Amino acid sequence: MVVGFRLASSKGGDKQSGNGKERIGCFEENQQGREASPCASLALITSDSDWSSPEVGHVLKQHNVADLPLLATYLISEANLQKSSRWSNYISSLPRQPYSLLYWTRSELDRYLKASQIRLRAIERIADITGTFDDLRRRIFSKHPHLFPKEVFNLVTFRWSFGILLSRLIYLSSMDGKVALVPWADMLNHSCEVETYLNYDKSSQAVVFTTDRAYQSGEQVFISYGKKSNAELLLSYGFVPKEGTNLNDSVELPLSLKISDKCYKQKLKALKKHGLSASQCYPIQISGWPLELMAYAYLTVSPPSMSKQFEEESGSMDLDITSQELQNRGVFLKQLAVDLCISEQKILHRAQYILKRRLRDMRSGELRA
Ligand SMILES: C[S@@+](CC[C@H](N)C(=O)[O-])C[C@H]1O[C@@H](n2cnc3c(N)ncnc32)[C@H](O)[C@@H]1O
Repeated sequence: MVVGFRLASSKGGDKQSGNGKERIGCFEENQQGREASPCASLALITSDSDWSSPEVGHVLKQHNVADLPLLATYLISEANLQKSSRWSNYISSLPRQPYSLLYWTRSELDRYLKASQIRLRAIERIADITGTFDDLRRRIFSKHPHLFPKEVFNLVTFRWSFGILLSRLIYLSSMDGKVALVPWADMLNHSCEVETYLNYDKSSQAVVFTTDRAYQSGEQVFISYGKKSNAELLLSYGFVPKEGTNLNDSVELPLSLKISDKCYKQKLKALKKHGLSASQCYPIQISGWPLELMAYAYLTVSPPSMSKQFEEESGSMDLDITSQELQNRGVFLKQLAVDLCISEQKILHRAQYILKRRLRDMRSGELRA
């Protein structure tokens, strides 16, 4: 079955539905490839979209603002226009507080995600957004206060718009990798068990996806947000899939060459020859890890007696809770952190178990690098 979201410019578009969820399958091809239901009027929001306040868009483009901050400003500008924006129905359906780690406070991140590497990524992402906003404010907003009033364009609205973009932007490979908000198509939830991706189909001028199985009427249709780890899903989308369902879950394992290693220089030379450095990160999954990780590990632990082979080897908690609302939030965030850390811990335990056995084999000379 093919489900599509037709663009406004395409033939046969009808009026936009007030309720995106009901209209998600805006056209459907049946087995004979014929359209079975009418199309919804839809368009994409990209960095090329027309601004309802053209002057605002013009100033940003004059300053060559990059796509993501441009889209973030676009969303704020359109949201501020309310009913006079062509996106008013869509924008009013967006969450007021997108689910993502952007909305966790520093102390929530520090307490709940102490055990996960994603804590640092979230802190970096929050700092990047603050930095991007400060840069725009300094270079552009402060110079045109009539176009960018502080009450509208501020850090709070930027955090909201970045939260929306990072949890809803769709990567359209067939449009040269353009990223777009696709109103109503972005109502689709993620499942780790499907390999179904939204993309732009040039022939039908629609954003479409093909389901990988038949769905019963009334059944929820899922798409994939990509092969992401649980930590990445929590970072951008604010949820952790049910335990054991995400085959793409992984934990980054940082490895590095010890400066105290007697063969440090030789080993580093061998690594550099293969485009590697003294510290590398490799993803480990419950099902195993990349061969490159083993090659790197063998090299770093190899004794000086193996120096001739170096070049070959390298090729291969509790928060203060005062209100019921905070208490619920605390319980919810803690549960997300527990779900994430359980899956990451499982991956690490399994990897540790296998590595210990391999190390034992290596020591007893049974394993050849
Ligand atoms: C692109 S939106 C999907 C539509 C969203 N459900 C809505 O109604 O606006 C992404 C957000 O949906 C939620 N979501 C998507 N897939 C999910 C899943 N499998 N489990 C829990 N939440 C999910 C998350 O809050 C995520 O940030």
